[in-house]
Amino acid sequence: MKPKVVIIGAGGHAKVIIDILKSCGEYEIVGCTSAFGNDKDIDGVSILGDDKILPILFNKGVKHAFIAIGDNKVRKNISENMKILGYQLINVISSFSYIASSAKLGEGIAVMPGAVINAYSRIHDNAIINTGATIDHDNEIESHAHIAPGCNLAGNVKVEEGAFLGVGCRVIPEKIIGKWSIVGAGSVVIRDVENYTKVVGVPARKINYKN
Ligand SMILES: CC(=O)SCCNC(=O)CCNC(=O)[C@H](O)C(C)(C)COP(=O)(O)OP(=O)(O)OC[C@H]1O[C@@H](n2cnc3c(N)ncnc32)[C@H](O)[C@@H]1OP(=O)(O)O
Repeated sequence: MKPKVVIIGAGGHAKVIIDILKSCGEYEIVGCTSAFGNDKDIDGVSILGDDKILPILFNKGVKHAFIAIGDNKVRKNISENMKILGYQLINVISSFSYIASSAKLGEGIAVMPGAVINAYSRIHDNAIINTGATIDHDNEIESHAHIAPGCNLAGNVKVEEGAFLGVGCRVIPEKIIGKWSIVGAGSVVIRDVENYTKVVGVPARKINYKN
């Protein structure tokens, strides 16, 4: 019998996660939760209600979960609650990604189709390596970070907790992207990014930060 998994979230990110889980076939998906009362199934997967249902599901034998929510702070908060409830957060890894044998992964991580994680990189809990993103050798991607589709990180880059790298951005070697910072879509990072800052452009420069 396959282990049962519940998906937290029912938006676009959840659609991709469900697609990957269905194609790998390792888990039985019992349904999704949604805070927004959506009632439409996702590709045949039912919306079960909001997160109040999670303790009930756990008592019924659903011990695994995946948090399919793109917002880094929300994902972090939910992951803390899930641990209190006793859930084990699974990794969802597309069979069309490449992960080096020397790379290390935490838990609750999404690795989407076309993503590459090269030698000796470390991906911490709850991070998202989105579609076609490349994480080169010796990177460290800390917990709750999101590397959006098509980003390219050169060697020895460190992305600190909760940072968000927008679609198609690039980072030159050995730079540090500070915690809970935001790098705008298409930006090229050539200097370290400070914690809690927002940078955009080529080369990336600091703008306002309202979050
Ligand atoms: C599968 C998925 O969909 S995963 C999700 C992927 N999502 C993304 O990649 C979204 C990335 N988001 C962005 O790039 C956004 O533009 C943000 C977060 C940087 C916007 O931040 P905000 O603070 O709202 O910036 P705002 O829109 O007010 O723009 C401020 C200035 O920065 C500029 N700017 C905003 N984004 C960018 C960017 N990516 N590159 C260059 N300049 C930019 C604006 O033109 C504006 O300049 P101006 O003051 O000269 O007019």
